[in-house]
Amino acid sequence: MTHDRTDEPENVVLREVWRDVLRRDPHQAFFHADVRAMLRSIGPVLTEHPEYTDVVGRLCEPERIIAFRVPWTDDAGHVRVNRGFRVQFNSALGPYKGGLRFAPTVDLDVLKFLGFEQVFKNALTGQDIGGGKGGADVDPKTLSPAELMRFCQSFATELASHVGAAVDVPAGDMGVGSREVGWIYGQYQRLIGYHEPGAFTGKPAVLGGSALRPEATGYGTVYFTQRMLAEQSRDLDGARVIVSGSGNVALHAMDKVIASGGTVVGCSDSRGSVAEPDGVDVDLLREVKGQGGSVADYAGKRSNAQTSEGSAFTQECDVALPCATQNEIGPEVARALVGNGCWAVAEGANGPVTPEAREILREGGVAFGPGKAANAGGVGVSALEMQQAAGRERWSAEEVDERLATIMSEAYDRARDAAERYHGDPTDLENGANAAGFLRVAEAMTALGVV
Ligand SMILES: NC(=O)C1=CN([C@@H]2O[C@H](COP(=O)(O)OP(=O)(O)OC[C@H]3O[C@@H](n4cnc5c(N)ncnc54)[C@H](O)[C@@H]3O)[C@@H](O)[C@H]2O)C=CC1
Ligand SMILES: O=C(O)CCC(=O)C(=O)O
Repeated sequence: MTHDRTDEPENVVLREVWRDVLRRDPHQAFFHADVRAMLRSIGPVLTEHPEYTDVVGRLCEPERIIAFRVPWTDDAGHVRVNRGFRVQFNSALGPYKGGLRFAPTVDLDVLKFLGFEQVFKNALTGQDIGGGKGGADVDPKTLSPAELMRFCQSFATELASHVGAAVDVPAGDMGVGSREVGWIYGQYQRLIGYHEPGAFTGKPAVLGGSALRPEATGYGTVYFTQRMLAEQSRDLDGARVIVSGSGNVALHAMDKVIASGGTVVGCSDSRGSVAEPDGVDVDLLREVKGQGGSVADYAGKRSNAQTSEGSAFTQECDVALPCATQNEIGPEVARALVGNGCWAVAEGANGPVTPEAREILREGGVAFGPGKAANAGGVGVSALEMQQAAGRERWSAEEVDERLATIMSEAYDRARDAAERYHGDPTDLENGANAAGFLRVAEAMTALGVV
């Protein structure tokens, strides 16, 4: 994406920050788009709080970027090498916190974008956690379980000296589930020589993983969506919902949609999408995906499911929950959603709706839940896992679910209140989430002095 001069912030300081960001890393389009959206949202906040102006430049520069070689041996005995990263973006509110992504598309641009999102998302949860993100440019789907364990161990060997319960607490993200977190944690524990369960979250339950952490992002996205729909005097009961992706976030969002009376009429994976107006059988989809199959393999077992290579979001729906990856909804798909009468879009994934598409949804009157608020349930429950580790406690699924619902409701309130206060429109949750997240981080950074 290129940016012309008309795209520059009016505020002189913000304009200088923006130019610095473009100059320092001219090729980081994902990061640029996210910074630009944040700078657009915080102009009115700085009018009320000029004392926070000087934190903006520091906020856009990660505190630390760690890049490292990940050597490992494949099953045929060949030595392979990947690149690993941890972007420790901001620790003003607490230890860096954020997931690890294993995907071929991982690079510094993607991780800086995700780390920047994480800083404000984590602030919106109301918990005392900073923001970071990491990962490696590996496609875990092409590795055998034995290869993936060796990969995780090699990755953890380098990561180990940079993380810890009070320093940086990674979790899973795309391509990294509780199994991989367990392997990374296992190698970490071996290296440090003692138990420190608070150093990673999203661990398997037997290692101290919180109840409901796997479900939390998907469930939380649905709780957030319910608040958005309530503003329109609507709810999920009877609603037709498309959920893209069929991984951790998507499958749990589907479960919660169905439990709320909605019908999941479409899903997808990286290989294609499925339309099924009678309703996706999520248990069957989970089983097929668990065996390494695709959504097309799932559709082959159903009588009324149509497959396509295009987007899942071009058929009729009331609610769209993009839960796969960044940039899955561009202008064309956004126009299809508006044209099909969609009421609301909430981002279960990070950055699935492009800036141009967000504008089209806004003009089309479609309610929009930005990822940094709508998918904050995962990291919210990760912070609960940190609390459980620190107190050597185990909370029940019911207790965690109640706290998750509160976290999502409070994140919604923070975004809505800031939207109303700084942008004069309580439904402008994108600007509201950015403004509310910024305020909390800026207050902490100011209190810490220039560090
Ligand atoms: N796991 C978590 O707790 C959290 C995840 N997220 C975000 O949610 C999204 C999904 O993450 P997970 O479910 O954990 O990952 P996952 O690896 O479990 O699943 C990702 C799914 O997306 C599909 N996919 C990938 N590229 C696609 C494309 N271009 N079109 C359609 N489908 C595609 C994959 O086939 C897979 O089904 C990511 O953006 C992640 O950053 C956000 C907050 C927390
Ligand atoms: O649970 C966490 O620490 C991080 C979750 C995550 O990666 C995200 O919110 O995007």
